This record gives sequence, C-alpha cells and structure tokens, in this order.
Amino acid sequence: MRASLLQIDVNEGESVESRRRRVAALVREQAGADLVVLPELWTTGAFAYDGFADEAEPLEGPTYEAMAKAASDAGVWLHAGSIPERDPEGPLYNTSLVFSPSGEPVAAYRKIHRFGFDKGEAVLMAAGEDLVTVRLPETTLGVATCYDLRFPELFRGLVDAGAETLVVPAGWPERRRAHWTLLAQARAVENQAFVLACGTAGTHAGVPQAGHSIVVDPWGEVLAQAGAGEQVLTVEFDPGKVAVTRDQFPALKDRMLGLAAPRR
Ligand SMILES: O=C(O)CCC(=O)C(=O)O
Repeated sequence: MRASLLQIDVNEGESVESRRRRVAALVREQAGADLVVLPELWTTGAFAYDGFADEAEPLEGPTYEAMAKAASDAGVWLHAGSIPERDPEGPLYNTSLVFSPSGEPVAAYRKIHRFGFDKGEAVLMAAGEDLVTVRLPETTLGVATCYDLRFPELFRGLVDAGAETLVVPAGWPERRRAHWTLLAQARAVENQAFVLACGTAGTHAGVPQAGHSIVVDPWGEVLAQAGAGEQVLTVEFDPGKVAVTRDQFPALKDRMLGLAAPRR
C-alpha cells in the first residue's frame, strides 16, 4: 500500500483560499497513491484561534467540496485532515473528513480531546464523542487528531473497533517535537498497528510547527520521517504486517480488562 502524507506549510502569508487551491493541486499530484493524508486545521492553522470562528465552515463547505473533487481527480482515498466545522446548531468542532477514491464522503471525525486547557481550542470548540474507523480494501483506518495522541485509551478503543492503521493529522508545535515522535512510536507498539501521523510546517500565530510527519510500523520501527519544512512523505507498507505482528507476539491477547482499584 502506498501512502503520501502532505506536510503543508501553514503560515499567515498565504490566504486560506489560496492554500486550499494549492493543497487540492498537491492532492491531485498524488495519483497512484492508495491513501493521502493531510494535517489538522491546515486551512486556518491549529493555533490561529482568532480565525476559528471566521473561517469555520459547514461540514459540506468549500474545503469539503475541494477535497472531494481532488480525491476523485486523483483516484485516492483521502484523509483530508481537519477543518473548523460550524455545526448548524452553533458549536464549532475540529472535524476530520475522509473521502473515497470516487470523492464520496466516508467519514467525519470530531476531535475528542481539545487542546489548550483553559484557552484556545479547549474553550472555542466542542468535543466530539464518537470513535471513527474507515474500512479500506487493504486495511481499516482508525482516526484521531493531534492532542488525541496523548490518550492511549482512545487508540485502544479504535483497535477494539478493528483499526489496523492509525491516522493522526496534527498541528504539533516544534517545542514538543520529542513527544510527537515518542508518542507515535508508543501508539504503534502498544496497539501493534501502523501509525501515519501528518503534521504541519511553518509558523502561524507565533507558534513554530514541528513538521517531522512520521510513519511507524506495528513493531515500532520508523519507516519514514519528514524534516521540518513542507514535504510530501511517501511510504510503501504492507498492511498484512499487523496480523503477522499480532499473531507472532500476541500481547494484545494478554490484556487484563476491568482491573480493580487498589485496596486501601
Ligand atoms: O499535545 C501537544 O503537545 C500538542 C497538541 C496540539 O497542538 C493540538 O492538539 O492542537
């Protein structure tokens, strides 16, 4: 299976509209890949909180339209990263979109763990509640977004729902790049799954981005990692390695569920 992670440079020098056109063209150039992955909030920037309300789109807004068309033009499965979604009821969500090679929407995932503690996304957006998996011909994707990477129970839930390839669009800051690489490998090893984690490059809202998008195999080996700048990271991998790893080193079968709290 061939996957291309598009590590987009997100900065204020480029308008959202122009970036959308540029990214659609980049997706089209990936014809021949099976799966293309974009980062989190690449239209606005994950830290450009001031723009969330103005740039928020309905689910089937301009980014949806452009990405559905780009996926079908390229004939690829497209994880189109996430958009600031404005729900008709009012709240904003950080919502990832997945399209089939014919441009059909196959999944929308609203980020469950919002980042920022008492500010930013954590107060401006509502939390999603549902785990999302997507069946592809070669593998089942489990989707998560950026800060979700710190919450292993979410990924275990995805694995229990059948996920074999964990896709994580992000806008991870350079300051915590070491955590990014470490957590991507940890999620791969503990879940015996591929991890495809696609970040952004550049600086927006004064926050330099980590880049260093990464693909990790179910044994924790890094198959490919990008540098800091805008880059297309293309990797070939064998989805069958998940079943082989889980069969030959069946640690997932040794899970002890429902452990009791310590006695006092
Ligand atoms: O967890 C982190 O260090 C970064 C998370 C983040 O930037 C996000 O979720 O937007």
